[in-house]
Amino acid sequence: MADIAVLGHGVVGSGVLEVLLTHTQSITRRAKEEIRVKHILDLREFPELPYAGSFTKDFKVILEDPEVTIVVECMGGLEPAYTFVRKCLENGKSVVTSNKELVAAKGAELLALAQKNNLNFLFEASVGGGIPIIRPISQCLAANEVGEIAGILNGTTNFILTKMIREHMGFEEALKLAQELGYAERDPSADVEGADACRKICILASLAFGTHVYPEEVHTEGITKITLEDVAYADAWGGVIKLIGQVSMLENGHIAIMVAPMLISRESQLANVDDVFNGIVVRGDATGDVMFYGKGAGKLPTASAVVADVIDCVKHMKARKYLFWEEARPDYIEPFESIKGDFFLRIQGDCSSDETFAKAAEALPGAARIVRREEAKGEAGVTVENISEAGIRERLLRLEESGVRVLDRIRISDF
Ligand SMILES: NC(=O)C1=CN([C@@H]2O[C@H](COP(=O)(O)OP(=O)(O)OC[C@H]3O[C@@H](n4cnc5c(N)ncnc54)[C@H](OP(=O)(O)O)[C@@H]3O)[C@@H](O)[C@H]2O)C=CC1
Ligand SMILES: N[C@@H](CC=O)C(=O)O
Repeated sequence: MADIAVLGHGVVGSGVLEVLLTHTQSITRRAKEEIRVKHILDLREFPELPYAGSFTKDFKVILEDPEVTIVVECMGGLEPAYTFVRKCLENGKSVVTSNKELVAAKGAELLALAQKNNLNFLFEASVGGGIPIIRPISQCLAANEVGEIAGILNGTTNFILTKMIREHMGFEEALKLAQELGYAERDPSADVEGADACRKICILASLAFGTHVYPEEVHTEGITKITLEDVAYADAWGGVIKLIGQVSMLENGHIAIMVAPMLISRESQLANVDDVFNGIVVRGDATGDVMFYGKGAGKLPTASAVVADVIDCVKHMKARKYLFWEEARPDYIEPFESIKGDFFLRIQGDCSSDETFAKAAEALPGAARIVRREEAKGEAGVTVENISEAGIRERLLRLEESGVRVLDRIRISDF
């Protein structure tokens, strides 16, 4: 019998209990041992539940119970999750977590602590909800040099964008629905402003390239400024707008990493990833592109990944699973200003659309026009290729001096 404890009985924590209770036989067979949830920590009480007697409000009960060998952290946030997880690892208990904020902020430290104490610290659910991605990168693709990763990493924003585009639903209404469905973070600004996707691309970058990447160092934009006009231009260009987290290893040994809404060509595998689904493309030198797709948020998909980690922990009670990366190092992240890319611009002048475009073509050599039927007066959609962030900023200042306003600027993904 393996005794475990669950910290947090919210969307994910209650899903973990549901999966363990509804799949008991098959899980026991796979873990080669019965898994019993001995304690559940939560601030609330749940008298109506059949396992109501397992709840506690005192973390010490769990920490000081020698029978509990695995602790599942599903509370979210940095504190007290970090303190509790550290204490568990210091006291001989392996930890499974779905908390990407914790892994992105403290992953290197907690992995080192787990290694020192010959314990496991697993976090499959922290990226992509129910999609297997941590294990595939660290194990199945281990023979590759991974060069790039790009993905739709946030279910809430993908759900919102899909609802806005397909059903013309307003932003606030779509967000409310995502919250009701249990997709959004407790503070949903982490979803819509890109912080959640940033934490996830940091975890993938740390895992794939072996060095911790802190979210604060990563250029991050959310979807709050995306308008239906941008969506219409993306459609005329031949694609869709998605919130993308991407990282690539450069020849100088730095990584180029960012989170931003991007235009994705309809030809791309990522273009058809809609709703709460996530899609992640990993570019390996031996495999080429490998695509991972599935539900990126929600109770049962996420619980599925958490419980799989618990089973792995039970099976490797006396052996560590190999997951590790080094602490961050200076000058590892390429300055955002020098990262080159292609851009879509929506611009407007106090003149005809043709004249507006002519001014853009002068300020931005190589600019191409997106032809769209219902263009507003004086407005034009333009694409520009292979220019650095610093370069485009400078040229757009010049364009604005000629009386043309830049309404929107969105990157174009090459995935
Ligand atoms: N929801 C999803 O689809 C996914 C979530 N995740 C991650 O999983 C984690 C949990 O998410 P989710 O289940 O949605 O969050 P919820 O807010 O639904 O659940 C968190 C639970 O933990 C409890 N809790 C918080 N702090 C404490 C504390 N100090 N002591 C005891 N209990 C506490 C909360 O109680 P109370 O409500 O009373 O405050 C709540 O019941 C987060 O890190 C999230 O980012 C990862 C993948 C997908
Ligand atoms: N809020 C997150 C939950 C899963 O990680 C999301 O919407 O993707």
